[in-house]
Amino acid sequence: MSDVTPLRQRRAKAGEPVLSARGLRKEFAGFVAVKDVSLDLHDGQIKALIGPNGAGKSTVFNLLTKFLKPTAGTIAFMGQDITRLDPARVARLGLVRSFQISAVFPHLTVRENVRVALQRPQGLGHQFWLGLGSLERLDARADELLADVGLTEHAGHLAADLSYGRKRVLEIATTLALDPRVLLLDEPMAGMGHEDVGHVAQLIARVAEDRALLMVEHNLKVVADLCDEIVVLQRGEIIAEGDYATVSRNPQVREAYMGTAYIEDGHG
Ligand SMILES: Nc1ncnc2c1ncn2[C@@H]1O[C@H](COP(=O)(O)OP(=O)(O)OP(=O)(O)O)[C@@H](O)[C@H]1O
Repeated sequence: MSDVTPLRQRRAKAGEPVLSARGLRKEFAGFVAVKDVSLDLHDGQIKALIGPNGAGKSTVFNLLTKFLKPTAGTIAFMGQDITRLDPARVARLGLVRSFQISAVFPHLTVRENVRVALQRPQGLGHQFWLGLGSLERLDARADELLADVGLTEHAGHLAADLSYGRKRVLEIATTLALDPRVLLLDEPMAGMGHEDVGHVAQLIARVAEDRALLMVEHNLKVVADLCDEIVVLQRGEIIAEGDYATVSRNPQVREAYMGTAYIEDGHG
């Protein structure tokens, strides 16, 4: 499907990376979970981190989002060394993660959830809206975001009443409220039905038009359709990187996936 109806035009890399990791290493009580991982993410790029269970994807993700401190290595965001900054600080700078477990408030309406996100201290919109001091403006921005993600008709519904897929979409809307320059998504398609996967994939493609996006994702079809570049981890190390067709032909990648998942040649 990726060759017939591409979800998006692949973006060429240009200029300095917005996010750049060098020589990341993470040890847990002597166990090396991540070893010498370096990666760059450019504006407009969608990059996936894949690999079999236990490969170190979550650990790398948590290092990049500052939820874990690296044992060694550096991370730079827009040229600034952020290795020692905490997650709230990097979120304020524009490096924002979404969570694997949906982080919406079930007893608030869909619009209220987005409004809460717009009022979060790390929200870049915060000072802007406070300055205007207008509730209507806040509602207008919330409605704009809901329209962007296709949730307008659900604005007044309780988040608890949304389908699982729509909850994930709402979660992405609350993340977008922070106006991220780089968005990191942890398994955005986890637990979703086929229809929702298509909808969320389109949303991600749209969201990535004016920002960089990195995702950990197990759904290889989504990865093939959406991502410009794929980084394959095994036992904490990068074993391959490139576009889907390139990595899926790599013998080491095929072997790593043997018996744990499948990987197709990108044309299937
Ligand atoms: N806090 C921790 N303490 C000890 N070991 C850990 C810790 N977190 C992760 N590990 C180990 O590090 C390795 C990499 O784990 P990680 O969760 O990053 O892999 P993953 O690729 O995300 O796996 P999955 O696809 O199953 O989520 C595993 O062997 C795991 O047991």
